[in-house]
Amino acid sequence: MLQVQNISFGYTKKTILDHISFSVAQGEQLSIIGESGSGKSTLLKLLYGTYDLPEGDILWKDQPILGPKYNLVIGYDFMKYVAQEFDLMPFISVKENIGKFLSNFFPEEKERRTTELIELVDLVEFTDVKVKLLSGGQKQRVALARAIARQPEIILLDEPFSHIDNFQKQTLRRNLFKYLKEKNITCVVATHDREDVLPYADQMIVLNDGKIIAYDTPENLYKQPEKPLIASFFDEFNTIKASDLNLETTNASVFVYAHELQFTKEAALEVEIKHNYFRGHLYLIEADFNSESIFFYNNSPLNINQVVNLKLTETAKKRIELQ
Ligand SMILES: Nc1ncnc2c1ncn2[C@@H]1O[C@H](COP(=O)(O)OP(=O)(O)OP(=O)(O)O)[C@@H](O)[C@H]1O
Repeated sequence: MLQVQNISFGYTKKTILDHISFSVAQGEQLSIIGESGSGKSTLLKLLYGTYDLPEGDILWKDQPILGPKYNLVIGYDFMKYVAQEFDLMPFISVKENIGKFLSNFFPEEKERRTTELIELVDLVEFTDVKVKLLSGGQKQRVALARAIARQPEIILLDEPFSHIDNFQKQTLRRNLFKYLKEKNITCVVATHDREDVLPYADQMIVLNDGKIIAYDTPENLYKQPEKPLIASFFDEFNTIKASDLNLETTNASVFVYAHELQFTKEAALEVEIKHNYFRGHLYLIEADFNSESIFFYNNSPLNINQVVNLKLTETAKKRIELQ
């Protein structure tokens, strides 16, 4: 288990991380989300032992993770870290980069393992290409494959698919996360992408102003986002007064995802259509409600300035009244 106990850190006098604690069990995946600059990468670097900790402890199975003051070489054999800048060897091939840290004593095993990893990240046609000739997304794939080559006990991933196009991202993400689960590799992922989190993370933490403002399963946080920052990570959302929705809740206002509003003929939220945004399978509609924007989805565009009534779906009502 990874245990992070009350750690604080700043590059200068300014605190970047302020008394952070969490734990990740063996084989579990934890996602770290938060606005740009909230300290996600810094936290991953601390987990890796890149810096000395002025306060708090990080332990992997009772072994303290220590910084450069205590370690000549940063990092540990049981842990791999894929940073936003991947540190590859440009003048050797994809295959050589991935196999670099695999033992030469077992050439057949090395060959089998390298081939398996190249297939996992879908780079078969680039096997013998020098890394300097690859695109950013292809380099990111090599970095991911290299990180899991020697099967670490724990892997730290910083925006692991940021350079990979949508077309290939879904498959790679599924393959990689499935692989980590099968091999019981603990994984900590810093990300801006909800698709990395919702289907795969066992737990997630939300960083804001150096502190953890939420720590729970993605499902619980999705259903009960207590802050706009959390709701906005998951989807387009609205903040609406509970009284405007006739809701039985003690909260003065509630977060309603755009897909949770539907048309009604009854007197309800009366809104005036302002914009239609094509979103593929649906249109996101921006309307005006009491001089504020409100967002909902519809399967066709609506006439500008048309007035319609909206209400909550029954599922949304239940979700919100449980809060
Ligand atoms: N080496 C450094 N020296 C000084 N300040 C730094 C250093 N690295 C990061 N910072 C500062 O620390 C804060 C947190 O940065 P960090 O990169 O951890 O954020 P992040 O949440 O990962 O951001 P992003 O989502 O944009 O990658 C920022 O204010 C950043 O400017």
